[in-house]
Amino acid sequence: MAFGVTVSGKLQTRQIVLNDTTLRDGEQAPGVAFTTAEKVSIARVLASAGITEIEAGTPAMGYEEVSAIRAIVEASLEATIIAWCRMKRFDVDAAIESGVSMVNVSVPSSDLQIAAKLGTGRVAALEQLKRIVGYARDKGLDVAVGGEDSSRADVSFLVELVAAAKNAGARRFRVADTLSVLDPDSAFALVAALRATTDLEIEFHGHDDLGLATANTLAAIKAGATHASVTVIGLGERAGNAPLEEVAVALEQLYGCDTGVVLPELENVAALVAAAAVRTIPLNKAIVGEHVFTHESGIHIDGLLKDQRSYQALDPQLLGRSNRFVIGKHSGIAAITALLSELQLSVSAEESRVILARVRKHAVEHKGGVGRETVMTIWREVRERSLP
Ligand SMILES: CC(=O)SCCNC(=O)CCNC(=O)[C@H](O)C(C)(C)COP(=O)(O)OP(=O)(O)OC[C@H]1O[C@@H](n2cnc3c(N)ncnc32)[C@H](O)[C@@H]1OP(=O)(O)O
Ligand SMILES: O=C(O)CCC(=O)C(=O)O
Repeated sequence: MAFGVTVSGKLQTRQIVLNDTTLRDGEQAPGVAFTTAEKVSIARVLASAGITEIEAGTPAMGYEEVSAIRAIVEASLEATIIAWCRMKRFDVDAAIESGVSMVNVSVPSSDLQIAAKLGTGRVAALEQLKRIVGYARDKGLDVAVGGEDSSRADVSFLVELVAAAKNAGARRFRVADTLSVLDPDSAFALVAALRATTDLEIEFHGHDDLGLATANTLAAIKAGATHASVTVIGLGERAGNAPLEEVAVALEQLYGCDTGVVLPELENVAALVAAAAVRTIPLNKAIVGEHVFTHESGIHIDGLLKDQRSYQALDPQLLGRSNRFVIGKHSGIAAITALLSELQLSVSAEESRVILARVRKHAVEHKGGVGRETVMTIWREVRERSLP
């Protein structure tokens, strides 16, 4: 497909920057509240994992948050630390107090949000944005403009916002799909439309209410976004954000695109964030779930034993992980035979069929995999019974 080839080719040569907002949007997930020590530890592991931009919090929240962001800045990590601000001098002043070098100044961009939240209209929002971006630039800060609710905004107004952001000295415009109203086609179209009008950096910020955050983020990148907002395990408002681990691995796996992320670190990063957020990582969570390289089905294990490529597209070694086989209700003879051979236990064809039947019964009765010890016990009992 010519289109796919062209796009993939372009992506391979493009540097995509992931802006990790676990410490800002991630922490906005209901009930999540990091301590300063947790925030600093998370920032450290993110930087060690090759993340070069960290949106660390909202300084307007007050002294504790400013101190936490300052502690991250003082850790002198190899990453740009960014603070989230409203279009208010108060927020920018608090960001300066936190010591960051870059702020994301957020502007509600849909008519609905401008009217409901600010009680004004487009002209007033534009003027307020210019004033605050100018103020932040005068204070020596790098500025990204966050277009909140961009996906429900009038595109011609977004174009005006982008131009105003640039004229006021911003380096980036963030296209936020705040309420998950985009699909990959519309995400592509929106970013492509803005890309055609500006040379500013464009960041895509996707939410996952429809489970499309990663797909939308990839589409936005294909359309020319240079940056993507991500959070570890997709932590964030409501259903969360595009997960760091999914976006980083998909960019490398599908497009050969280097984000600088150290992929084998992702599991540790996910574990640290999950613990601090008091969230459980689902076993089947893409990339970092405990079971994503674990196989039980007989046909799959038979295929993997014959040629790994038959049931493996994503190499677990890329993530510092390995395949694991479990014995269970869906096992076949090949899996049983391979395990017994590994345990140096001989078995006849008839015995292996009897063992498999016992394994299945055990799995159903106990609702789970069948451990090695149990398989050995079953083997012993079957053997004893088949002795003359
Ligand atoms: C889609 C997103 O993720 S947006 C980011 C959401 N993040 C957060 O809310 C972070 C946590 N928030 C907080 O701690 C508090 O809401 C604070 C400190 C930011 C503000 O607290 P308060 O002063 O008590 O205001 P409150 O939360 O009640 O209302 C928000 C105010 O911000 C204003 N506001 C919202 N967005 C913007 C914006 N982009 N620019 C300017 N003002 C804004 C609202 O109009 C409202 O102003 P009002 O009080 O004059 O009506
Ligand atoms: O305005 C922004 O920077 C984006 C804020 C956000 O988190 C969102 O819109 O989902």
